[in-house]
Amino acid sequence: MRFHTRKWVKPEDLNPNGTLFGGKLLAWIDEELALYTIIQLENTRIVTKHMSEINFRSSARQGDIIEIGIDVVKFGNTSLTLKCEARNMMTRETIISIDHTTMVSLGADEKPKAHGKTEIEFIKDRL
Ligand SMILES: CCCCCCCCCCCCCCCC(=O)SCCNC(=O)CCNC(=O)[C@H](O)C(C)(C)COP(=O)(O)OP(=O)(O)OC[C@H]1O[C@@H](n2cnc3c(N)ncnc32)[C@H](O)[C@@H]1OP(=O)(O)O
Repeated sequence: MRFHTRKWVKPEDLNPNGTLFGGKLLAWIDEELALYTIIQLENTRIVTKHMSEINFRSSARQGDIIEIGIDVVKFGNTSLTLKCEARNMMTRETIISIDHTTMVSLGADEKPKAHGKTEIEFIKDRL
């Protein structure tokens, strides 16, 4: 799994227990998955369709640095299914894992649109 993004846990990201608010982490992950999909499918009209079980395995505290990793599970016709994990960068302890998130590529009519992609592409190979 390639870990693309780092986030720093700040006071505004905490819940009343003083640990990272789960909704904040999910928002970071959703944005990362959407950006990854936008780049892979070369389409800015992307929505999150479905997330599988979300497993909060450990928590994070103020000052921790979180890394978010993404892997492709499957290229569909209009969709891209991704696996992701967030972990503590220093300890490598997994904080959350989501086995399947399905992102859907839309056309101008807001309906699913075939993306024509079948494998991961690297930007350097497109240039
Ligand atoms: C270069 C940089 C530029 C940057 C510049 C812009 C930057 C910007 C960044 C931020 C980016 C924000 C983006 C955030 C992401 C949201 O916050 S999105 C908001 C939350 N999500 C939504 O509102 C989606 C609401 N749902 C819908 O509109 C409709 O359900 C949809 C998505 C259009 C799909 O409609 P549908 O009738 O279910 O369509 P259908 O053809 O049956 O299925 C479409 C695909 O989904 C799959 N699917 C359907 N149901 C399921 C299911 N339950 N489970 C799994 N897969 C399913 C189907 O298998 C199909 O896949 P393929 O076989 O074609 O591959």
